[in-house]
Amino acid sequence: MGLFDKLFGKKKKTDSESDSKQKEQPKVKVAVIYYSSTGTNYQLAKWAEEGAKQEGAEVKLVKVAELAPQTAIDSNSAWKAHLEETKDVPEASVDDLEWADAFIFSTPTRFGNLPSQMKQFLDTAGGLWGQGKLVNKVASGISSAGNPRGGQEKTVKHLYTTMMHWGAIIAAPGYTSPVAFSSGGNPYGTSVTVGDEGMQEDVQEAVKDQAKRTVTVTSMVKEGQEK
Ligand SMILES: Cc1cc2nc3c(=O)[nH]c(=O)nc-3n(C[C@H](O)[C@H](O)[C@H](O)COP(=O)(O)O)c2cc1C
Repeated sequence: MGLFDKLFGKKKKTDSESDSKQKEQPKVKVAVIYYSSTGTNYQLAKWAEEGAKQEGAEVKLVKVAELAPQTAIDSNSAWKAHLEETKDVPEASVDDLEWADAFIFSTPTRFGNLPSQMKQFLDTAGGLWGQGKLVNKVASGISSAGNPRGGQEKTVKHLYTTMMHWGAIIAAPGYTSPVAFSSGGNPYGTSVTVGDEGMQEDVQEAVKDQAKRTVTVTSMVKEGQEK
């Protein structure tokens, strides 16, 4: 028996169990919303998209608008190349927030905090917030940073502060899956350290697992609201 089973005495759902549960109700709609300068969070967001789809969700992958001056972008060839590579990814709008039942955010750390690009996007939600349209949406966060303890968890918690103001329901991974004990897994939201060689750990499974849990929690919330 593994550590997870000893602690919690329960098993993860099999794929067929997940599939049959999902078929009983309308698809959960997930907006995977990311910001990325050099590609890490784009990759994390794509894994989240994959995980949510595997759990039966309808998914939109969108990036928040770049706000940095062109001179800053031009001074970093990786940044410039990444923006060119992802120019066809649709930009996130408040309509995506209204459409989705759940949000999965993926964002780098900037001085232990959210990048201004992500914060600016969140700040466009004031109108929806005022109409109560963000209440009971489900939210989950993923992050990256350049150093192993460079503020990844803090960044996720900054994101969750905004979610609390929205009245959103935070689907943090907790220790709800054995994946939480593996690379990138943590109770707040999957995180990774990224260096010159790219990601320092393989966090793909942790991201997918978090995305699946987000869909599962959202199904429960939707089911509860229909009663
Ligand atoms: C202005 C700025 C601030 C940053 N602050 C931090 C930080 O506080 N801690 C850290 O470990 N890395 C920091 N980094 C590194 C980024 O978090 C890292 O490049 C990012 O996670 C890569 O994600 P991306 O490839 O999706 O852009 C900073 C980078 C920049 C440009």
